[in-house]
Amino acid sequence: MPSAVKPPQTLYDKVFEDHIVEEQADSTILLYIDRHLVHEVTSPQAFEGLRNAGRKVRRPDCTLATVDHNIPTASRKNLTTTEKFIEETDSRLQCMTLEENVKAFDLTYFGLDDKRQGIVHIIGPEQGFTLPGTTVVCGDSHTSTHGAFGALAFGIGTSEVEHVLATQTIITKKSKNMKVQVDGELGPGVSSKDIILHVIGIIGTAGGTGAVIEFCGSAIRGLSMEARMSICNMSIEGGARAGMVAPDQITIDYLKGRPLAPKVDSPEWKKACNYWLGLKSDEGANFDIEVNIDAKDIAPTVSWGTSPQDVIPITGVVPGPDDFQDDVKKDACKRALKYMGLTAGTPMQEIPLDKVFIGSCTNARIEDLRGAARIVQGKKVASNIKRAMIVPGSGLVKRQAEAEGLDKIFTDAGFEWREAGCSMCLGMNPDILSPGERCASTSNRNFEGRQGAGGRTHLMSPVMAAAAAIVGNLADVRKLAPPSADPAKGSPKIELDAHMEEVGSDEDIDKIMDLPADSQSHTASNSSTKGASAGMPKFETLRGYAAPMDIANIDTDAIIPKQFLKTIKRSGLGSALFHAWRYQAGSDEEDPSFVLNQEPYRNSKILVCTGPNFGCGSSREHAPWALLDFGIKCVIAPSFGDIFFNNTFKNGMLPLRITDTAALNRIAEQAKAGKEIEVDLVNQVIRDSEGNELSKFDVEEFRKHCLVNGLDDIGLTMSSVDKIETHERKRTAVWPWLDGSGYLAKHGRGPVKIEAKPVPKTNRGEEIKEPLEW
Ligand SMILES: CC(C)[C@H](C(=O)O)[C@@H](O)C(=O)O
Ligand code: SF4
Repeated sequence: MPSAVKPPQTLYDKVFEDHIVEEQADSTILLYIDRHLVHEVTSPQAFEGLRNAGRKVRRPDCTLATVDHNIPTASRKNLTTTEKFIEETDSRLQCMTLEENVKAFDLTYFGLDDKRQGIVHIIGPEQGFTLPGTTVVCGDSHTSTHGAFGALAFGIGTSEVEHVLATQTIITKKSKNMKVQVDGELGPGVSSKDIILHVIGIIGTAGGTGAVIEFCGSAIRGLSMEARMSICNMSIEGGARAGMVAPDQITIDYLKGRPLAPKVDSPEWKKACNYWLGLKSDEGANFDIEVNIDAKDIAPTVSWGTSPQDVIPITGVVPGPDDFQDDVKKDACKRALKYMGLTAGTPMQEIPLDKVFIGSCTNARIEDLRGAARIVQGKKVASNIKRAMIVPGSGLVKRQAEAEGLDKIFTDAGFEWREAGCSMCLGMNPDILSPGERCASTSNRNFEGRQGAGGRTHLMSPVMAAAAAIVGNLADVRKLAPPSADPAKGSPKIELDAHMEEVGSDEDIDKIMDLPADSQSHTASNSSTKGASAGMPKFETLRGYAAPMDIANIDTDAIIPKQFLKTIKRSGLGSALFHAWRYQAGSDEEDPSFVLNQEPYRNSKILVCTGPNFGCGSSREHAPWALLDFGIKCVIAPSFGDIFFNNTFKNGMLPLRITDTAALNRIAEQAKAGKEIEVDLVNQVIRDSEGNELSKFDVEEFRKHCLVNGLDDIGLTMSSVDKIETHERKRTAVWPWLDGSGYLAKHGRGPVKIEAKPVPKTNRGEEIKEPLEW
């Protein structure tokens, strides 16, 4: 019996719907997570939480861990143990803590001695761990990378890492649908990195806030998977929760033969391909925001300032404050020029460089290295360049490049050929810029101090960075080399039927939902009781001094710089809060001009920021931990980075979006006058010290309920464990390739399978063709 006709859906709508475990009346969703990537920086506190609560990892078979941020990229020829190899104490402790945790919780781990080790966002796709139509999370903002496969992939904070480890779910809300359509042919020397830098230049770093971006159009369809990953990787820099590209033949060809993808000849493969190809947005699906870009308008692009939106074609000149309309942007420009040591009007190609970094989860894949090698072949790095580094994204990328002789091309030209890791993308390891040094970088963030305190970053594509290394200045790659074909284009096609037929009745779904609870379960049983909650301090009313700040786009690197992320604890970070702004450069002496060093703001409980996009950038939960440790429990701003916004709630804090400029200014005036204000969450109102209303505010019902009652999410989710089990049984029936048999086989435990009746219908009521023999 055919069911009611559904309105057209987007790719995001479909993937989201297929992962709903439970929906509350206020639209809060418990979403199932298929794939969880773990690294050393954002996991120690999560494992500690599990241990303290006596919980286990629910799906070790769907969890994959590696070390990437902290590790040195020096030669591993003499590697014996992590303990002996990593010299820096805190980095060593963090990596060793992960090694202990993966052993204790029995997780698959690619350590330093494993050729598959690399940056999380490179190894997931490389292994076929990342699959189309899945939900993928990691305690890392660039998890958006995996959206290139048509996965819903997003960064989470450490509390959410713990939540996923314990429950394999996340509590979330549906985001808006945004479409960025790029049509036409890319010009010579223009690559996917230029596309995404150009897009962020147009939409701004808050342009995608609250939305999931689908990248589409002929220019995107023509890109290889690796190029699509570079684009989705930086959707977080455009403020989006995630970026996605609909799976197509290029996706399928990329996945063939990957160790953890379904085997190409298996019955699961064709079934999976049909499901994947059916995920593309339906004709007429509704997008809340649409941006259209003509590929011919995109030039080789570089950043000039300290935000990824500060971009310009390489043929341009450094902009000045007069080029911007509003005061916030004029101020941001002045501040950026000062930090970057640049003068408005200087031609970009006349800016000399000190260092060149080709690496990071944006651009350290084999095609990136091939592209850069084409430019440097037979040439030499300019004499003014103190250091030029190539850091492959994984051990496998490194081997592949060596097999193709790329390492030789780079070293002959004067580049260093390093081991895989995050390296100088954020400088948590020894690869950093010295104060004042200027770097051409293929990474994704040019925030103040990102690659080292006082360091100056210019973002660009691998071929542009290669050109810059040869010229010694920011350079236009088109002057150095003729355009050449995309190295990944032209893969053979296979015939697949993308058609999804709707057959069967609603009872079929009911049958699945009614499967006996004693169906053989593969999950690690959790020892804690249902509904057990560690609890959080309650938040009802908060009264205190509010520190005023009027800077736009305060990123989490500024809230807490990388050197303080090497902790395995949540506490004691208050002294590191806003470190680069709070202390004089290179010393422990306070800068008296910084607001938190002034009375009465040393005792602030609230922060009022009149600039937009507070907490953008990295997923580090260390940012709310540092604020909390300082004493700040509430941040008021016109808009927030999504992950930071989430992370604050998980720590019993209240971020308040006040979009009414007049109201925000009223609050800021009280803050500037050094008067206390009162935030009354129960009645959703902000008052001055006399009790007069300054503004009302909105807050999601579920979040308010948790804060006012001091409830922690994991405890709440544990009480829905039966619904999670039901979803897992259905998942095995409908998407059998998602149970991570590959990993357990590695552990010598054989494949993971849940007994479930063969009723292969998605949450959307759709049957996937090519049913299996069960
Ligand atoms: C350390 C980690 C939390 C962080 C992120 O979330 O992005 C890092 O990868 C970064 O790029 O800043
Ligand atoms: S952005 Fe840089 S630091 Fe963050 S995961 Fe990617 S490579 Fe690592």
